[in-house]
Amino acid sequence: MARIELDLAHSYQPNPRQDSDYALLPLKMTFDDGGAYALLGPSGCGKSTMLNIMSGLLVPSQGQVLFDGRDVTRATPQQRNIAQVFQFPVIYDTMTVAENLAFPLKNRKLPEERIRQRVGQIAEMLEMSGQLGQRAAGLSADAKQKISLGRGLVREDVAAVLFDEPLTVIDPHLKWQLRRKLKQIHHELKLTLIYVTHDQVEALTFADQVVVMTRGRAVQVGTPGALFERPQHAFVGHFIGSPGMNFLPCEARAGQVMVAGQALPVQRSLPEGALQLGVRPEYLALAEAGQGGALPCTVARVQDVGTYQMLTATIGAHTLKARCASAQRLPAVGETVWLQVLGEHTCFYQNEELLA
Ligand SMILES: Nc1ncnc2c1ncn2[C@@H]1O[C@H](COP(=O)(O)OP(=O)(O)OP(=O)(O)O)[C@@H](O)[C@H]1O
Repeated sequence: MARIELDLAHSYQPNPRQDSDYALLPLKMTFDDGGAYALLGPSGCGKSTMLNIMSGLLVPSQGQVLFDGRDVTRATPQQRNIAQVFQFPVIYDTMTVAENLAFPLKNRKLPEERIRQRVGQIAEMLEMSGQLGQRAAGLSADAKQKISLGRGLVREDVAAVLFDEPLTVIDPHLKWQLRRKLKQIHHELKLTLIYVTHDQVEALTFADQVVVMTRGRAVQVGTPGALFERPQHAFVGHFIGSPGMNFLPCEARAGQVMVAGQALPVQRSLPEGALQLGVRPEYLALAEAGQGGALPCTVARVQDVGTYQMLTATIGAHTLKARCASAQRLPAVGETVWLQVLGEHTCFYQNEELLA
């Protein structure tokens, strides 16, 4: 396994002039040996570009890739000793499940006994022990993709295993199981795993560290908890959470913030000027009328989601969402509700970046 360091940028265009010409803007990033990482972001943000640069399928237009301090920028995936799992199964239909799993080990000329043990271990982890003798051709798409995952995980000597949206073809119920399984496998095998996805649930359940990307930039690298509690960039607030963070434009001035025409006292020292206040629906509590740090809003909608209620309220042109307990009595649509926008979980942003 290896510690992977990136110090690079990539443009698919020969003469990039502006930020939008780059698939990856200049970035520095380290993936620690044995870590479980996810690259998370919407379509086109640069995830596959970053993964392909790590695997050696793509040479960055600027900068370097280091594996354990060694420059591998121009080395092939084989030279880097990388295993990669793609969206669709890459297996040999004519071989059995066991032969497919053994293939990467046979190539490395491992002793037969060690191959048998390792194939058995991986098959057991993926709950495929009963299918080892079956020919891959007759299996379902799910089972074939499980073999692909197994082939990615079977070697112990790889620098890293890279997954590019590997659960896309998997049935939703099995997807949930496999995500948990991969996390467990990571703990058992201690391989460096890097997992690309646009699905936050997938990223947050699998990874210890999530790299959130937008428009060619990695805007935050953090634990699932950190991304939820302290989004370093407004995009992370929007993108993580369901629904994402509420944002209100505000103006900071002499110990107060002006929000939707109301002056609210703040304890924190904030730079004067235009800011954004961010508060997650989970932390937007109902308040008493006139309570400090609360705003009078109008109830627009109340949805009972079973385990909780989602309250949607407006203030001026702004909409706020609050996640409330299912037993909580909420005002009716059209009534006024006071919402506590200021509190310990409230974040302030300037030019999209979290203020310290
Ligand atoms: N081979 C290529 N030639 C030119 N532009 C490309 C190429 N591959 C990707 N791009 C562009 O680079 C940007 C980043 O693409 P990339 O595939 O890395 O994003 P992504 O986050 O993986 O998206 P997706 O989930 O849709 O694959 C996009 O604007 C994309 O159109």
